[in-house]
Amino acid sequence: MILEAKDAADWTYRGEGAANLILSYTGSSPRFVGKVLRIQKVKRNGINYEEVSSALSVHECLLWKQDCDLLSAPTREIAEHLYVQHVMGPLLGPNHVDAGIRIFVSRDFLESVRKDALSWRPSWRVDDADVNAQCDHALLISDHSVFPQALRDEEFSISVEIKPKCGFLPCSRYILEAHAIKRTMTRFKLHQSLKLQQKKISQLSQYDPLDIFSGSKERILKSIKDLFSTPQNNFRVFLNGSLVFGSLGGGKYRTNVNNDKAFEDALKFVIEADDGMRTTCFLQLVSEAIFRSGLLDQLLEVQKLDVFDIEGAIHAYYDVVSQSCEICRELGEDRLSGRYSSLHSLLLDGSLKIVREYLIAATAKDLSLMISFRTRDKGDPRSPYNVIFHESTGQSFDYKVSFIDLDMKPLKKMLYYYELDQKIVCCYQNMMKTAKPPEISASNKGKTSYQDKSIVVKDGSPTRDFADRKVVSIFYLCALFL
Ligand SMILES: O=P(O)(O)O[C@@H]1[C@@H](OP(=O)(O)O)[C@H](OP(=O)(O)O)[C@H](O)[C@H](OP(=O)(O)O)[C@H]1OP(=O)(O)O
Ligand SMILES: Nc1ncnc2c1ncn2[C@@H]1O[C@H](COP(=O)(O)OP(=O)(O)OP(=O)(O)O)[C@@H](O)[C@H]1O
Ligand SMILES: [Zn+2]
Repeated sequence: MILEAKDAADWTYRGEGAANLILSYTGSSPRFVGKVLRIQKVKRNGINYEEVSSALSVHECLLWKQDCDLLSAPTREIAEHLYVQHVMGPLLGPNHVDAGIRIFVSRDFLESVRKDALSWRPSWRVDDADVNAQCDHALLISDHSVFPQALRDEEFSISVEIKPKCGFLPCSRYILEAHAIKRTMTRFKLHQSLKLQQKKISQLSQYDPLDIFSGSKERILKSIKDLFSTPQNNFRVFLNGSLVFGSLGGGKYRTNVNNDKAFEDALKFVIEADDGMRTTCFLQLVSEAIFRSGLLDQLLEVQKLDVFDIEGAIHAYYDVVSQSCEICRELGEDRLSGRYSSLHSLLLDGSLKIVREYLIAATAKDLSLMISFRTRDKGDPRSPYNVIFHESTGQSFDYKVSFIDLDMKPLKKMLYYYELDQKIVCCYQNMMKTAKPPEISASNKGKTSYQDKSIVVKDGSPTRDFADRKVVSIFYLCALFL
């Protein structure tokens, strides 16, 4: 079985990330109904960390040797496919992970879908990468935004896609004092400054990953509301597989698809509430499902395999690839007696474990969840899914949760991770240096808060809340001027 040019008309653009383009099936072949096709892209600037069609590197083989199946894979793509099944599946729960199946695609098929997708793709994604027409296969995966078997003829399913990013603050002793901000502010929030400076986003996100991972009902609901206000590439909603909120392909700006009235109208098909109340009810439903499923607790455990932070793991990386440590050299540290000597004196297996777990955690920090809901009627048969009762509307819903985008991160990317980390902290700190704190009026001196009660001051120094706000206002100003 191979998909040919004549099949291309049945596949339409669904979305994309940095590395893959997703097509959904619009034809009638039972083999493909309810499926999406994930096809590889290739960077235009030539920086593709995975050398297409080559096998794992010697050092990657060392890294993944305990997952024997991966080593037997003749190509990198097959190893990556096995990684999803055999490494990420057991960690996140096989019921929530679908590695898909590999199918062959002809070059003409890829050329044809490439052309058709062009008008749908965000232009910055087009500039960044193109469909890899050299690749002879693609992944056929269940479309997680819909349910495989309909309960009724006219069935509506609504699904939400959330990219939660890293949900904990690192506490590795290898984090330099100069980077202490990493211990108090999430990577996501810090990264927002750099993204704004690089014009990758038009405003700062209100979302804080610590809320969604908190395990508290109230904070989870807050995080969903924040994602709804500033969705970026972290929040999308699909009605029967079609986007009704957020942007396809990770757009930079809130697009007109995010018309709140249009969204409220789209929800009519699933949420039985008065006009103006449906969005609120839907956001409650999503946060309730996240709270109940407990899946974010499991995800957090996997993310926390990153114990040493990139500032520690990078030293283990140099030992894995048997190169002298550039970082120790730059920092003027002696490899065997300096600050990082405990890492550099590990046996190879110890270094491999650190890097291996760092990369698994990197996958877990970048994946997305898709939560799909459909309404249940009283007469519907017993559900094979979890059922949730929504109190405000009195409706019952089937819901299912899947993880998507569980790609293996290439070993070579460790250097990039280190550089990006430095850049993020540096950008944030530069912004803070140029920001002027608001003046405290004489009458307020010595008191415990500024006039704005929400900005708390302890021991005369502004707390994190204040720092956040300062950066938010500076960036809003910058964004306005740019
Ligand atoms: O480094 P990050 O946190 O910016 O994550 C990258 C993502 O950026 P974002 O979530 O927008 O911040 C980035 O997403 P976008 O392209 O920004 O949508 C990719 O997911 C990238 O992974 P890969 O290169 O495709 O394997 C991601 O790279 P990894 O760090 O997961 O390797
Ligand atoms: N199995 C699926 N079912 C439904 N929609 C999907 C599925 N897989 C991907 N998508 C949609 O396609 C988009 C891009 O897919 P994916 O995240 O796999 O791309 P990627 O290039 O690997 O992403 P990243 O930028 O994180 O590397 C997703 O954001 C999602 O909207
Ligand atoms: Zn070192």
